[in-house]
Amino acid sequence: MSDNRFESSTVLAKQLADAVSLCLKERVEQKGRACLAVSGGNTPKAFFEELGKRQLPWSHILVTLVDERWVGESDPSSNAGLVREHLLRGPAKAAYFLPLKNSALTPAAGFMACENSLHEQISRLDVAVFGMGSDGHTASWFPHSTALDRCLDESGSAWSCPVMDTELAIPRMTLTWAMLSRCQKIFLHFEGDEKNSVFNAACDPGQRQNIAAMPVRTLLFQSQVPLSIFRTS
Ligand SMILES: O=C1O[C@H](COP(=O)(O)O)[C@@H](O)[C@H](O)[C@H]1O
Repeated sequence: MSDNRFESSTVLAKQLADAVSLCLKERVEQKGRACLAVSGGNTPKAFFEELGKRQLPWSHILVTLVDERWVGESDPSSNAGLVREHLLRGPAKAAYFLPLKNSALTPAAGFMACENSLHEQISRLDVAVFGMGSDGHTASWFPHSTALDRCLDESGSAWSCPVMDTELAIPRMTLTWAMLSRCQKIFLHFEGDEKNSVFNAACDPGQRQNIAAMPVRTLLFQSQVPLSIFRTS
């Protein structure tokens, strides 16, 4: 795991955009196309704006989401809406975007359609950028969620999982570790003192088995996929 710390959000966003651009460019050169999965929330906006400006072979790049709230794209909490507004502009407008939400009423009802579109359009992800919540969640893998076993079952065949815990204000769809563990490269991106403390707690080797308390440990204590942390200092 490489740990990269930057003095400001602006520098962090630029450096992460450089690192992700390099991976995407290499993958397009090697295999003719690349697949990128990105997270939502507040943190990635500046990174999206940086990445979207880069001159990459966008028409050969598929962009999808690590997770999504089950709301329409015009809802302010929609990750698809966020990506369209902040990433898929300028040169990046030429990318192909695959949202996770479909027209079904709930994530459970939309699961098969979501699963089919992922399997039809992606053979393997190349790059995934994760965020982290201050409760130690990443993607929509929440502490003690009833969906956690399915989300983290590495040998499962499902690439997506509905997350409908009653505590959640809005039900969600998330990619699973079965899909994300086959990625070429993963980044974990977060900012601020509070999240630095959460990260330190998550890294405690004595707690490495306690994934249910902080699901972000799935990324930190694995060896299948190279992981780079990008954060403020
Ligand atoms: O719920 C979510 O939160 C995390 C972190 O979001 P932030 O606003 O604290 O940056 C994000 O990674 C995830 O995709 C999103 O659905």
